[in-house]
This record gives sequence, structure tokens and C-alpha cells, in this order.
Amino acid sequence: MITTILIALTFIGIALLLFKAFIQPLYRISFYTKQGLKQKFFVPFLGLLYQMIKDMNGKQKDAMYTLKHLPQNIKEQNLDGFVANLGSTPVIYLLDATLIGEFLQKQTEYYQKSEFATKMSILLFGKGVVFSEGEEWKTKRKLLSNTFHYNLIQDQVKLVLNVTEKIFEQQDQNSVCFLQTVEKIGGDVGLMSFLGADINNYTLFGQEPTAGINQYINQLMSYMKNPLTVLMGGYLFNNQVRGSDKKVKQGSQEIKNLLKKVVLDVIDRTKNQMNDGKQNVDTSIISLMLKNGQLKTEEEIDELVILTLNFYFAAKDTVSRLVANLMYYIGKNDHIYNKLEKEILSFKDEEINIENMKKYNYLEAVIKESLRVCGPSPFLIQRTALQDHNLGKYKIQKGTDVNCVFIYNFYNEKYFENPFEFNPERWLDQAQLEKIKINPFSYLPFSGGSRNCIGQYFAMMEIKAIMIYFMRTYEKFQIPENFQYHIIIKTTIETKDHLTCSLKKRVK
Ligand code: HEM
Repeated sequence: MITTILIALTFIGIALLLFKAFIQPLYRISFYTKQGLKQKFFVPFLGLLYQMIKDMNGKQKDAMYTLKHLPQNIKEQNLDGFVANLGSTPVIYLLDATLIGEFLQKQTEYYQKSEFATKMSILLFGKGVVFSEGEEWKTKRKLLSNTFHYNLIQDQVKLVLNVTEKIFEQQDQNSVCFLQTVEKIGGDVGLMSFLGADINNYTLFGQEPTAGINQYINQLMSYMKNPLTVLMGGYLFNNQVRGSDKKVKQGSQEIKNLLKKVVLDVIDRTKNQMNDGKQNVDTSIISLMLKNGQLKTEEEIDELVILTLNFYFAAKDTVSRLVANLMYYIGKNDHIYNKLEKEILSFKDEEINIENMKKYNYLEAVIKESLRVCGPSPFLIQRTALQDHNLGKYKIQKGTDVNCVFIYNFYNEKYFENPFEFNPERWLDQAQLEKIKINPFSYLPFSGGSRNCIGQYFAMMEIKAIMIYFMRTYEKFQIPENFQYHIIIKTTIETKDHLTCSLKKRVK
């Protein structure tokens, strides 16, 4: 009897698995193939992710290899998009720039960030602005936009330069890891500009906070990769079943506790300064919120802690990946390095401020080219359709996931001549610029529409300040011969080994 029940249960289990792995996703995908979208990269449960993992671990050593090479095949050059799966959900990957543009305009009305992409982050760190939707997102975005006003960014250049100098000085000059150094700069600058606080006056897990957070992220990444975690979604975490579930939760709580301490200290300091009649003591969000009569309740303070975390990760991870990759490309292309060095040194006696930064045309071109070739955001955080609607000529069903594959256009001959070449000149050449401008949605390293990157101007200023400081301070570095440029996916796109070089200061 028991054997019969067991056999029956096994059959039901297998049938359910086959249904979830093949029948349901393929049936839902057929709704889109019938409308003319190609089915690509269908793999039970993993979909396109499988191709990226294969590219990352295969001889290509580049998680983005297939997506970058898609438009090389002439038949694939003018695709609207393709449909794959993630779990049993169909995912439409938009390729055509005009369709991407339309999606970005419609994103807040018809979509929200997918549960798959956001669930764990929300459980650990809350929503903040990045994972909020609807009215809640609008309120937070409006509040944050105050801190990104042009005048405020202008005031932050000095802060970025001071932090950059301090952190480069702290490194062992015989072995400077660009990614880790800029991660520290990005994180510190993010918190100082946002909160007006120096996080280095505190400790986390018995070490300096940036190191503590990095240690936690590594632990979190192995936790997320665990097959049981993947299979059970948030269930194990919610019920705190394993030791690792508890450890991951405790870690996130300690990070939040640390930031709450920082926030409370800054609130006290700012209130005291305000009472002393020092108006506009600083331009941090805390001053702005206090002036607006906010930050009176525990809830408001907790929400600010979460916003701070959003900010910290957005500022730390993106800018550091970009600068580390930029260093690799200029390091291996002498003519580009020399031209950049010449431009930066030609202004070496001028103050570094936002106005003077406008003169560095070649630097701007190098950054734009880095964002194209090796930027940290080749696509969006996945979205889920909230209702049936039309996108271009396609009918999109509620529950379908959609993503924009920006990198497809970055590597498309239609917009970028010789797209595999790292060529900053293209951003200074009128004919090539015309080609890029054929479609305003072909180049969106910071995304577009109302949910574009709120920190994009801040990021550009920060990258410029770091690069100007670096080139004024150090002589040309050599990329170690054994360095492998192996692109992987972690929290964003980064290299497996981190470029680490010996640096020599210029003689003044
Ligand atoms: C090279 C640097 C950066 C790149 C390439 C970049 C790119 C992006 C992209 C593509 C998005 C849209 C994500 C999505 O909707 O799925 C985004 C959103 C966001 N970024 Fe950035 N980012 C950079 C730096 C920064 C910095 C320095 C900050 C803060 C100081 C920041 C703060 C944010 C925030 C808060 C959002 C969410 C906006 C919202 O949902 O309304 N980013 N970023």
C-alpha cells in the first residue's frame, strides 16, 4: 500500500515538475511566438540565465558574450525582441530601441519590478526607492530628487576629491585594486553626501564598515546560489529554517542597526546646529527632511535607513565597476591612455570643479565609451506586467515579465561603427554621433523615463573627479601580464579577477 502511494506521489511530482518546466512556460510563450516574437534561450527554469552562466564559465569568459554578439548576425540585427522564460514565466527581452523607449514611458503605469528580482532584497533590506512602486515610489523619488539638484552636485566635488585622495593614499601603492578602492570611495562618498556622515567612525562585524558590508555581500551571494534557496524562493528565509537563513537575516539586521545609529547621530547633530541658529549647515537629506518637519517618528527614521542602504549600494557598486573596467581599457590601449593623460594634464593647474570639468571632452568620451562597452547595467531589473496592454504591435498579458536589453544596441552596427572596438573618438565625431542619434533610445546606460537613474549626474561628476585626481597623481600603470578580463555576473556585471596594479606617484 505504502509503496503504491509513494509511486503515485512520485508520478504526481514528476508530472508537476514537467508541467512547470515545459508545458506551462511553453504554452505561455506561444502567445508571443504567434504574434511574431522569436523564442530564444528557452531552458527549463533558468532561461537566458543559463546562457549567461554558460558564457561566463565557457571559453568566452564573458557572461554577456551571446547578447553582445546577437546583432552581428544580420538576421538578428533588426529584431524587436525575443521571448524566453524564467521559471515558468515568459520573459520578453526587448531589443529594438523604439520599443525600449515605449516600454520606458509605460513602465510605471503598466509594470512593477518582478518578485523574482526583488523579493530577497526587500526581505533583507526593505523597499527604499529602488523597490517601491506607485504613489510610495513617487513620494520617495520626489524627496530624493532634492538631494540631486545641480547646485548640490556642484558642492560635492570637493568631497569626492578629498575622499578619493584619502582612500588612494591608504592603499598599498605596490598593489592597488581599482575595484575595491573605488568601491570604498563610492560607498563613503554616497553616505557622506547623502547623510553628511562619515561611516568610518563606526565599525561593523568588528571591522571597518565597507569591509564588513563586502564580507556580508559575499556571504549573501553564496547563500543565494544555494540550490535549496533557489528552489524554495523566500520560504526558507521567511521561516528561518537553516542556520544560514538566520545568519543572513542577522547580518542584514546588523547593517541596518549600524546605519540607524549613524542616522540618529546625524539627526542629533543637525538638530543641535539648527537650534544654534546655523541655517543650511549642510545639504544632506537629513537637514532637508528636518526642515520639512519630517523624521519625527520611528517609522520615518527606519525608512530613511532603508533609503540610505539603497543609496549606498547604488553608489558603491556601479561607479566602482565602471572605473575598474575603464582602467582596464585605457591600460591596454596606449594611444587612448596617452591622449587622456595629455588632456587631463593640460588643465593641471586649474581647480577641479563642475564648471571646469566641462572642458574635459576626451575624458567625457572615454567614460561614455566605457558605459557602452563595459557598463554595469546592460539591462534593467526585470519588470512584471500588472495588466494586459499593448507594447508596439504586441499584446502583453498580465503576469509576463519584460526586460530591456540595452547592451544589444550598444553592440549594434546600426548605431555604433565597429562596436567591439573601444573607441572614445566616436563620441567626438559628428558623423558617428548622428548615427547614434538615429534613435534616442539606442544608448541608455542610465536607463530612461521617469525611473531612470536618479544618480546619473552625480555618478558622471564622481567618475570624472576620480579620473582627474588619478591621472594628476599617478604615472601610467601596467596591467599585469597574467590578468584575465573575465566578465561575470554578481550583484552587477564585474570581472572575476580584480585588476590590481602597482602605482607610482608623479614627481611634482
Ligand atoms: C556608472 C554609474 C551608474 C549606472 C550605470 C547606473 C545605472 C542605473 C540604472 C540602469 C538604473 C535603472 C534600474 C532599473 O530601473 O531597473 C538606475 C537606478 C537608480 N540609480 Fe543608478 N547608476 C549609476 C550610479 C548611481 C549612483 C552614483 C547613485 C546614487 C548616488 C544611483 C542611484 C540610483 C537609484 C536610487 C536608482 C533607482 C531610481 C528609481 O527607481 O526611481 N545610481 N541606475
